[in-house]
Amino acid sequence: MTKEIVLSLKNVQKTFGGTPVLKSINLDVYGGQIIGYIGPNGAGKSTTVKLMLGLISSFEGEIEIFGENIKESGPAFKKRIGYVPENGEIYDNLTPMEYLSFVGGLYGMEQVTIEKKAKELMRLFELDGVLHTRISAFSKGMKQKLLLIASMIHNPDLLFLDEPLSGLDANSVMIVKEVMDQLASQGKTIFYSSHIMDVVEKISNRIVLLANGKIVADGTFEQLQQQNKEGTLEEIFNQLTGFDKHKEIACSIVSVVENGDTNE
Ligand SMILES: Nc1ncnc2c1ncn2[C@@H]1O[C@H](COP(=O)(O)OP(=O)(O)OP(=O)(O)O)[C@@H](O)[C@H]1O
Repeated sequence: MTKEIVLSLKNVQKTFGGTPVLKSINLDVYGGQIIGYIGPNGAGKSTTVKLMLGLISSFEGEIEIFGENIKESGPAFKKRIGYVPENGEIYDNLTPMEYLSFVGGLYGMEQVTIEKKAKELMRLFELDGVLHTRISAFSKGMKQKLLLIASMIHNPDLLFLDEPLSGLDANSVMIVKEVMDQLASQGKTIFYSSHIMDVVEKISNRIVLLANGKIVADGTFEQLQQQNKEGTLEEIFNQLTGFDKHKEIACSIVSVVENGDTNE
């Protein structure tokens, strides 16, 4: 049985103000995969995700989601997608129940189903006491949990998660990692962008490394280890992005902090 291609990027290019950010991205993602999408700051990870979500509409190349070219298809494919943005904007004046009703409504869910799932998911994330409290009173981790619930409430087939564990405590991290694992084993596809290398290493069954606007590595963690010097994903990341100066840079920073110059 051939696996379904859920997501396909062909020669995708994006420039901002004449500066190329993505320089020809080619990627086929299959159902049930957890893609760990990694790369240095500014490499273009969030831009890739925003293109796939249709949040940035002008780009070169083709993107197909569930077999449909997103430049030609209507918004229907978005009902099968969930998204946790890196800097999630939540309507702070709403309560979680109001917010989840709004989000669920956008996905075409019945109000009674939204309320049932919202109550249960809030309880499971230990937020049952604040279902009707204004989100403006929430801590960072509480907001992040709510963003996660909002991304999953409509049972999406494809999840885009941009730093989804940001601000979560260790227990909640364990739960979310396990949720990702179980969703993927049920055939859902997860596109997971993060800088936390040890989590990416453990959770992803395929790792894609973006550097200078190109994919410079694509494979399982074991394959990446074989292609590079053995090591942790953090070490492979350093090798592939040509970075070996962390000590010198740290020394310079400390020197500027203490003396006002780098003593170079
Ligand atoms: N709307 C925009 N207008 C102009 N430049 C942009 C815009 N969005 C992103 N960029 C630029 O595109 C590049 C890639 O940004 P992007 O946010 O995709 O990187 P990233 O890999 O997600 O980085 P990080 O790891 O820091 O989150 C950066 O140089 C950024 O300044």
